[in-house]
Amino acid sequence: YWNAVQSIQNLPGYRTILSQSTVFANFLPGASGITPGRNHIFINKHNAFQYFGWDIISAIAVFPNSKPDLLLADAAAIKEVTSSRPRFPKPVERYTVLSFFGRNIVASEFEEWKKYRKISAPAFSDRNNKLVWDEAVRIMDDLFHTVWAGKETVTIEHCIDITVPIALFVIGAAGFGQKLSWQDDTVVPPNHAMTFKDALHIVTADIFIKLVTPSWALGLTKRLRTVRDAFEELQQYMSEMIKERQYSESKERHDLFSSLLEANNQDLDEAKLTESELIGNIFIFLVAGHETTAHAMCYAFALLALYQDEQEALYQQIKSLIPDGRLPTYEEMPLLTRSMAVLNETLRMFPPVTAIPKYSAEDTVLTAGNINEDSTTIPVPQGTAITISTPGLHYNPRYWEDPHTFKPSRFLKQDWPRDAFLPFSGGARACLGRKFLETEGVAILTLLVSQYKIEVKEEAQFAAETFEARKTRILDAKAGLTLTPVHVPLTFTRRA
Ligand code: HEM
Repeated sequence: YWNAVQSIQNLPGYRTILSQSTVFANFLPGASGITPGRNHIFINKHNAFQYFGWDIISAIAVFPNSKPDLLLADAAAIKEVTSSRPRFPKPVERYTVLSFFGRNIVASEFEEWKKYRKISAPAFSDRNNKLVWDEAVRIMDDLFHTVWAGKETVTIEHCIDITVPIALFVIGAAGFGQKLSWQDDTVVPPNHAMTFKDALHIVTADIFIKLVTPSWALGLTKRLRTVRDAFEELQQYMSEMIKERQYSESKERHDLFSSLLEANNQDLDEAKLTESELIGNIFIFLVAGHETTAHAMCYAFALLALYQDEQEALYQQIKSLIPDGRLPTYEEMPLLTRSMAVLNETLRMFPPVTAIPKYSAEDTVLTAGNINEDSTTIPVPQGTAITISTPGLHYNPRYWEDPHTFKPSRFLKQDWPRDAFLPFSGGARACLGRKFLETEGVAILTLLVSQYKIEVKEEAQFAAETFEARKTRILDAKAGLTLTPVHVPLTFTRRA
């Protein structure tokens, strides 16, 4: 322990008995000297950095080992880490559980990762983005005209009850090339026990169960068997899609799956992906992109419900650009600057991925600053764990004025601090789905706000609550696979 403390020259930070890297610690609330506590990175945001005096702080524990972990909220240090991939690689051993469908881009590093990135990147093309837009618009319009048809007001008990299916339908169409709809489709194809939609839904909703349950235990209860069956079904569907697409080359498809297969077929060098790798990668797009998107959109709706003036400003821009109420086109997306600003401000305040792990592959140094504009150079021994704290960076007052306030207009300025905004990570390993999400998010927000006014559901027991109390209640977040909204009851009222 003392060696660990000395190895980083006693850089201030958490000194605890239990490391946050243990599963157990993630169930405990923070207790000084015991453990930083579950979700501490989001709960503390920049406060811990302020308290310990630097925008890089350390966490050293006694159990299970004393390896130092450096937490980063310094934009320059983070840029150095994300742009020097060989010096600061990803600790992929933490992601092996995500490889059950096959090796993939998220759970790999070095040459293997390069191979997957090369084949995957072209799938996230402009043509795919256009498909994302068209499908997101279709799904929202369909929601208004079928599920919400004839209703002036719709109340949803928890906002993710609509953002989860919306995100699922978009990835179903633009990711897998399978159009899904709000209607129940009950036709199960031959050789299958459930529809593609149900398999996709169960797999995304219950992935956590699959990750923590050993395979022998998956037969023990009905619920576990359903989860096991859904994973098997999805794998079989994906396998069939590969075969089907091999024989339908003439069709112009721009979903991610088709493009991945096409890139793989065209890649002339020997490093083609096997079927298992293809399925592993397309599945990881689903894991990386589904919950992150559903939760981000839920926070966006919640923030607009709380900040009515911001919602009105957004509505006015949409109305001025698309006055006749027709559906906006993909080509109009760059004009919808307020929708984009609301999305960015949501991702700044509620980054779905709160911790991005790296480690130091060599003995090196990092420089940390602080609010007084002092700086200190920290030794970083080989093997040191590094955690980029997106909330630490996004709430750092060195980069963001009034960081706790929802102010989308900060993203309307030309010179907003790009290096201090990292919801999608950065450098060579940055999120491949960023444009996918931006396109989908702008389409969803624009459609919804153009036709409905979003408000917090009025409830008698909260009639006397202050704005601050309401904000705390509605924006409450817990740790999950990604940052998770706890309970967001909303009302949607049709605009005249
Ligand atoms: C709000 C939405 C999203 C957020 C906040 C987000 C965030 C991130 C972050 C932080 C990483 C880096 C993870 C790490 O280094 O451990 C990442 C990687 C990735 N994301 Fe996203 N993502 C989002 C949506 C999507 C979508 C919609 C897709 C695909 C459809 C996607 C596909 C990927 C892929 C393939 C990677 C791995 C890139 C690599 O390792 O080379 N993401 N994302």
